[in-house]
Amino acid sequence: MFQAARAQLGGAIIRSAGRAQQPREIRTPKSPRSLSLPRAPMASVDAGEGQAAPAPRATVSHVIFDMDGLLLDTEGFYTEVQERILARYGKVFDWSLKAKMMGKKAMESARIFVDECGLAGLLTPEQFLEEREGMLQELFPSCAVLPGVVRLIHHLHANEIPICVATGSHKRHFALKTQNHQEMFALMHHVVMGDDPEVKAGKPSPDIFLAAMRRFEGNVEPSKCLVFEDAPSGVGAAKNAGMYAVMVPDPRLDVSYQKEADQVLSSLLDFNPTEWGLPPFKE
Ligand SMILES: O=P(O)(O)OC[C@H](O)CO
Ligand SMILES: [Mg+2]
Repeated sequence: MFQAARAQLGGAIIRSAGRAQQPREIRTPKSPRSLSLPRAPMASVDAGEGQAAPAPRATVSHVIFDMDGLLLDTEGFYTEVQERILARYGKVFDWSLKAKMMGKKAMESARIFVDECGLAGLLTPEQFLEEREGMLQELFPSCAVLPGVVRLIHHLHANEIPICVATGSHKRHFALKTQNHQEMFALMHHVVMGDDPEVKAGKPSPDIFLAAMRRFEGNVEPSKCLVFEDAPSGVGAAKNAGMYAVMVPDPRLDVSYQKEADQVLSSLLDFNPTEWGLPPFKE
């Protein structure tokens, strides 16, 4: 099963290749398309007891999580189902197509599937969505939480860092995916989904992350928001919103898709909150 294959591959491929672990230069977030904002704060050196600590990459105050493929191991389900559908047309689903589809709203990714696979005239985007629906509905409730997620969410919540979810997934799928993880999602200040009226266009449009930011209490600026994403379109959306993006990509995704991310990790287990001016883990 695809999910098992991902678990086996884990972060080991990226680690052994040493590509995702290379230090990256931090970039000041771009100004969001719809807002004019001050530049992100410069990194500062925190000297305590005469000892200089490494300067954080940036100091953020709010955290936004993607869901599919970042918090929950659901991307394998989409891949498995799409592989099955495409096999009927004698074609193979590959990771360059996956990279284009992941993170998007359902209809947007359905259109990409039909166009990129040359299925126009054979399958409409609507038929594709209908066909995959039954299979996905059966698979979603069994999804697992990805490594490092529970520790990070509990840590941020315990330290009163406002956290939320911004997922391209729509309400019905969100309910199926989260039905066995309600305790964890209850720690989120709010959740913004792909079928929210404020989300006019899916990722890489900044709509969803700007809507997520506006729903926090107070006047939060994009440069104070850290986004966790697995998808190239999601990282693009975060950068288009003027936010910082930590990418946790599937190891099968080509490294060229990591270019826009401010930091790339093999797993959330490798995340160090102090690099982003957030409270350190206790253990
Ligand atoms: O990765 P998410 O949470 O934005 O979800 C997007 C789609 O539902 C799956 O790619
Ligand atoms: Mg995702």
